[in-house]
Amino acid sequence: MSYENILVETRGKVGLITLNRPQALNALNSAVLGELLVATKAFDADDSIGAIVLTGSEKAFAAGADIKEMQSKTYVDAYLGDLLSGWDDFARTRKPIIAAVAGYALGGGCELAMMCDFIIAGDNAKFGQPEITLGIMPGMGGSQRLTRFVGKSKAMDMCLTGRMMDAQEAERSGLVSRIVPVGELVEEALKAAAKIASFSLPAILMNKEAVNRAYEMSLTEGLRFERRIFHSLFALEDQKEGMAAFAEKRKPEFRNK
Ligand SMILES: CC(C)=CC(=O)SCCNC(=O)CCNC(=O)[C@H](O)C(C)(C)COP(=O)(O)OP(=O)(O)OC[C@H]1O[C@@H](n2cnc3c(N)ncnc32)[C@H](O)[C@@H]1OP(=O)(O)O
Repeated sequence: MSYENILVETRGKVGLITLNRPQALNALNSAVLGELLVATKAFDADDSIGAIVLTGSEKAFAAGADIKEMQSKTYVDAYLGDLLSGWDDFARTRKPIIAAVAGYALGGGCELAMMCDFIIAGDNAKFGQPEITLGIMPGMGGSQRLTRFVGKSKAMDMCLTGRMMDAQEAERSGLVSRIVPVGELVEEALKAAAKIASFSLPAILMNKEAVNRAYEMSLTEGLRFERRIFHSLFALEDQKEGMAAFAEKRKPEFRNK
């Protein structure tokens, strides 16, 4: 597969995807979505990959869904084509994805970052849901995910006024896990992804699944789900290896079994 709107590389056990539509500040059109789905599915299917980093440019992670592509659509086009629903497939990627966000992450760009498992922000990052300024509203999950990340008051503020949050406010609010100097962003995200990828792949995926269930289930159901998949980890050779390595004071050698 040759890509026109993204760059796809591997760094050891980490897949690196860079949004690459600089002329439109990485605006997310259907071609970008199609390529992202091919790349993430390929990394999901590749046993040698344990985690993925998604990034953009220093100026823009992504300035939103492509306004020029959406501009002339009618209600019938949007409804029958189920506009933007393809992004749900991206959010179903099984391996952990870290969003390394520098510059603008607006509208669909902010929503794409929130579909990832966590966000590391460059110190120049700016997050926003400015759809209101275009006479629309978030459509890739912003009203739901942003509210879960930062709470109702800030989510309302951002969706209703369209104002941007800088990296410091985003970290204080729980939207991003950490801030790093923008020049070190991709290396820091790759380091975090390499750390994740050094662990047992089944344990990585089960951790991801369990944390995501916290958004969808009651506490009682979530605790039961966690306990059951926790029990299942004792069927793995990697659990035996991880605990034996601790007891023997050596590094574990996980075999993803
Ligand atoms: C998911 C859903 C439901 C909706 C959305 O996401 S709607 C989009 C939400 N995003 C926005 O409203 C942001 C739009 N962009 C801007 O406000 C500005 O571009 C900026 C503040 C991010 C940066 O301003 P700057 O002056 O530095 O750069 P521009 O000259 O404005 O942009 C450069 C180049 O990129 C094109 N561009 C930027 N954003 C988009 C976009 N979302 N869709 C399509 N194209 C975009 C911009 O038109 C310009 O290209 P041209 O010079 O060829 O016009």
